[in-house]
Amino acid sequence: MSTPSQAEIRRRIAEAETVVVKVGSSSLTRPDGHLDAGRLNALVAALAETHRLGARVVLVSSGAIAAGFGPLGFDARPTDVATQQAAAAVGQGLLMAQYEAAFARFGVHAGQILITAEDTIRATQYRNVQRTLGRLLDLGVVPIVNENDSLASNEIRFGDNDRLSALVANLVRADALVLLTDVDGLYTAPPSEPGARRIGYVPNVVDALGEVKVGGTGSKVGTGGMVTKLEAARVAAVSGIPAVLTSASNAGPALMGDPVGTAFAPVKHRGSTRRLWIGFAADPRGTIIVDAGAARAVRGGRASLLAAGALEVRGAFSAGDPVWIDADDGTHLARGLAGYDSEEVEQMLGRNTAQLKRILGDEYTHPLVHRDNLVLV
Ligand SMILES: Nc1ncnc2c1ncn2[C@@H]1O[C@H](COP(=O)(O)OP(=O)(O)O)[C@@H](O)[C@H]1O
Ligand SMILES: N[C@@H](CCC(=O)OP(=O)(O)O)C(=O)O
Repeated sequence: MSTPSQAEIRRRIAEAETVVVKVGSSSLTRPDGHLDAGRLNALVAALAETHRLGARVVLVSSGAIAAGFGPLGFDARPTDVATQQAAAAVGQGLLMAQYEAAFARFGVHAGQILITAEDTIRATQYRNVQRTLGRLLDLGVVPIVNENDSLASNEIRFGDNDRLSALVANLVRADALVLLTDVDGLYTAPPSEPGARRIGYVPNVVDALGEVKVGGTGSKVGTGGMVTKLEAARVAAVSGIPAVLTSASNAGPALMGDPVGTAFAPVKHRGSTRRLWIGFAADPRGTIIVDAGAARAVRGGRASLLAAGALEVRGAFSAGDPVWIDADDGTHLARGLAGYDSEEVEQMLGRNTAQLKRILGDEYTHPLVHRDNLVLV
């Protein structure tokens, strides 16, 4: 794929028929844990204008925890998971109430979608989210997506909405991703460092990852900092989706294709959305180590992983969880969704289909990882 110019990328963003916009906690709330109505309303005005011009708009909004701790009487973002989950339960309602009121001024409905990684990794749930988002967009609604913080279990959660937004962009087959934060773009180093310069255009985010010095969050309410935003830009880029990263106050110009913030070019054409989800949505819970024959078959890209080629299982996982498929020298070959629980895989290792049928029964004759649920790394 030849490298497009920055002007071309900005034009694609301006002309996007479907756009996913992600906004961070620090752009919606004050440090004291209350919503900043002025900034929220300004963001909604920019989104409503894009909607008026005919685009399908999905908003991925953080801020549930940040908007919930102030009203609950805490003076800082709680650090323990249970209190964060409680704060999110309060804050998410407050956040949606503000969004609904703000969008109503433009005659637009907002619809809440709360996602957990656990739900959406399974094929049926994934399609369910995809269908609901599609229908909302068909109805002219602006879906407002967040992680279901109050219910998400700590081991398997997105944790930051940057990565979630890139996956949602993929899910709705967006034409552009806009990441809004509290800094006006990607800098060569954390902006507090002397000499840090804003980068206007990143033609290849994979190359840029090695050249930029990134730090964690600069605010008391944000989570991932620039690391997770670059990861989101990378996921978008490998999904064929151009992205722009800028401050929330630049939302309008960014959506219009003005040269604000940092634009990222896609590095690939669009691929299968569900496979990408398997590849990025959740961290693997365990590993299946395979022999050389199975490694060759998996690398070939069209084979399922059969028990006969599996040597060892590590970690504890359930059927449907993401797992690594590793060669016996430890190199990662693929990620996939396990067809069986780890204890079951243990019993199945090295056995061919006839043996599995005879020893364990018919229900153990399926692949450990089906090829539709497997993505090479
Ligand atoms: N190279 C960099 N360029 C720009 N910002 C950076 C960089 N490294 C670290 N940062 C920090 O990342 C912060 C944005 O991340 P975060 O606070 O998680 O925002 P949000 O709440 O919007 O997700 C910025 O305020 C900035 O301090
Ligand atoms: N889902 C969490 C936000 C997690 C998150 O990514 O926050 P941020 O770094 O501000 O985008 C919430 O709504 O509080």
